[in-house]
Amino acid sequence: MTEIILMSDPRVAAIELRECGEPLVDARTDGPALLVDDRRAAADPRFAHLRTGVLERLLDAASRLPDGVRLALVEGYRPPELQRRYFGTYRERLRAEGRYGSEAELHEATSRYVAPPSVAPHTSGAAADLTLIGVDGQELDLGTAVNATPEESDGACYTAALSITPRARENRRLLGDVLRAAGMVNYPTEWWHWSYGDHYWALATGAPHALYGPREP
Ligand SMILES: C[C@@H](N)C(=O)N[C@H](C)C(=O)O
Ligand SMILES: [Zn+2]
Repeated sequence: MTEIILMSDPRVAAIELRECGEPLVDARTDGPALLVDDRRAAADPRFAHLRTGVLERLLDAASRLPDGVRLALVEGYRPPELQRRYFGTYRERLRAEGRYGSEAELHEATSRYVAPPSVAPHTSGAAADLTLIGVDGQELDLGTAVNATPEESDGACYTAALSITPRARENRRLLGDVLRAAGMVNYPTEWWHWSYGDHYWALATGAPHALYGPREP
């Protein structure tokens, strides 16, 4: 099994950032429409914003899907303040459950599900949480709900989890094939989380630096 590098790994933070200045665009209105699922709309009105290079890659990935299957964006841009809140809330939930001993262990465990704010790809418009939609307009079976935690899914949210059905594994394989072909990188603890141009992407691909840094709303 290949090593899973967590977002809290010092190698992620050590990646140099050279902000390229590409704008954030709204996937609902800019360029050819990408299917957008609005379940995260209440969390922040800019949830469908992405860097142009990320939107282009998602449209490329969507074009590679077989007829009748569509790619849907669940969440793109997330303001830094919201990321800090998500990280702190989830860390305190784990702390209250008493699962982890030291602060370092708690920080690492938190980063399985929420990125530390200093390297968080959603805050730069580099990450997209995605799912697949079938001909009937319903989500395909991908093994867990989008945003299922490692604790509540007993690890089934990990992209390579073997505890899910063969059909769900096949759907994850399809999602991964089209996104990787378009140049996106997965966070292996979350089958739905893909990115391009961020610290994690640069480490995973060997790119010399990250392209996109955090954006304030
Ligand atoms: C909170 C979860 N949906 C998520 O976005 N996790 C990734 C790792 C992140 O915070 O970037
Ligand atoms: Zn994500």
